[in-house]
Order: sequence, then C-alpha cells, then structure tokens
Amino acid sequence: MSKLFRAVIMGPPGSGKGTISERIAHSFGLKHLSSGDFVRENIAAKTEAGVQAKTYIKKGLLVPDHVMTRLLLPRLEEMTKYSWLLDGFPRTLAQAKALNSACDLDVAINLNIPLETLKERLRHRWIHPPSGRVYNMCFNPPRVQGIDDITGDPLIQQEDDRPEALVARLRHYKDVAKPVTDFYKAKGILYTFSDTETDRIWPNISTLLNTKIPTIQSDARCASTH
Ligand SMILES: Nc1nc2c(ncn2[C@H]2C[C@H](O)[C@@H](COP(=O)(O)OP(=O)(O)OP(=O)(O)O)O2)c(=O)[nH]1
Ligand SMILES: Nc1ncnc2c1ncn2[C@@H]1O[C@H](COP(=O)(O)OP(=O)(O)O)[C@@H](O)[C@H]1O
Repeated sequence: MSKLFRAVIMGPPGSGKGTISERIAHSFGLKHLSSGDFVRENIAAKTEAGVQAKTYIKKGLLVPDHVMTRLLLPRLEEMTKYSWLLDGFPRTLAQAKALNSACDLDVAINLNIPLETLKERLRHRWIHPPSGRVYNMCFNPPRVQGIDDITGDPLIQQEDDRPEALVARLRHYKDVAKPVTDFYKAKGILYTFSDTETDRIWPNISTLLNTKIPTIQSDARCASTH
C-alpha cells in the first residue's frame, strides 16, 4: 500500500515552528503547509470561510474550529499525493480530532521552549505581513534593517508580540495545547523537543525524521510500480 509521510508541528508562539518547518521542507522535500498561509489565501480570495475568518482575525482572535477545519481539510485533500508537514494546525483538540478523521499522521513534533526564551525572541521579531516572512534582528536579520529582503517593503512588529500580550497568549496556548499533545501521546506519535535554541533542536529532529521518512517513502516507491 502506498504510504506517504504526514507530520504536524506544534509549539507556542515564537517556538520556532516556522523556522524549523522551512528546514524540514528543505531537507526532506516535504510540503510545508502553514495554517496561517491558508487563512491569508482564503481571505485574499474572499472564499466564504475566508470572509468568516477575517472577522475574527481583525479582532485578534483565533478562527473558530468549524471555520478552520472547513478551510483546511479541502486543501489537505488536494495534497493526497504528497508528503507534508502541517504547521499551525491543529491548535485545539477539536481540530486534532477533525484532522484525525481525515488522515493518519506519522509524527507530531512538539516544541517545548522556556517562557523567558520566547519573550526574548518575540521582542526581536519583525514581520512582512503581506508574505508572512518572519525576521529576527539577532537570529535571522533582514539584509537592510527594517526592510523586507524580497520586496523592499517596510517590516512591522506585531502588537501581540509585546511582552504583556505575550504572557496571556502563552498561558492560553498551554491550556488549549495540552489536550492535543495528550491526544498524540496516546497515539504514540508525539515527539517533544526541549531547548532554548533552534540550532540545537534541529539535529535531533533531523535524526528522528531520518529514521521515519526513508522507510515510508520506500513503501511508496514499491506501491507506485504497480
Ligand atoms: N535567538 C533565536 N531566535 C530564534 C531561534 N529560532 C527561531 N528564532 C526566531 C525567529 C523568529 O523571529 C522568532 C520566532 O520563530 P518562528 O516565527 O519560526 O516561530 P513560530 O512559527 O513558532 O511562531 P508563531 O507561531 O508564528 O508566533 O524567533 C533561535 O534558536 N534563537
Ligand atoms: N489552527 C488554527 N486555529 C485557529 N485560528 C488559526 C489557526 N491557524 C491560524 N489561525 C488564525 O490565523 C492567524 C494567522 O496564523 P499564523 O500565521 O499561524 O500566525 P500567528 O503567529 O499570529 O498565530 C492566527 O492569528 C489565527 O487567527
């Protein structure tokens, strides 16, 4: 039977999901699917779910589960031929259950980063909102300070990356994420990585995926010869 590789990556805001997802996509040839990008695409295309999502995002809220799953699951159906890594979804147990009924995951990567580290990182985070590109003035600065490398547009700092807002976001994250990590732990696919530096976490994730991906893709190759 053909078997592709399917993973999710979870972690609090600023834990490095975006950064690590890019490295995984690049090193292992998986498609990096970001829920935030899907939301932005749907808003730009003015789909029904996109119009609904926009009303929540404008207020700085998470998109409700039923809107999010309606927006995301059809996109995953378009990906049945590909191995992928999903970043930013699921964020709640309801989303994890919806995803579970749509596909079988191989691995759930969970990033566990100390609060002080997250606060420090997000203080230095600058973003290019139209593309979602993220910079860090210490870790991966833009070529010209305050300017997006690709478009030359000015970069901005997000309101909710301010320290006071961040503590509330992180507390909320913990409450909502715990049932999701418990769900994946019970399935035996949860892999938690704890450190203060992405560069120290990355080799461990790479080792894990090296053990998981070759076997799965060789299955897929056998299947494709029939
Ligand atoms: N100093 C330092 N900064 C890092 C490290 N890894 C990532 N960063 C930076 C890049 C960004 O400015 C910020 C957050 O990283 P990401 O945007 O990759 O995180 P994530 O996608 O989890 O955040 P989000 O859910 O979008 O808020 O921290 C690291 O090991 N050290
Ligand atoms: N799984 C999800 N559940 C609910 N809302 C989501 C989800 N993924 C993305 N969103 C919405 O889209 C916005 C942008 O997502 P993302 O790019 O991941 O950025 P952020 O770092 O702000 O979470 C989020 O702030 C949230 O409102």
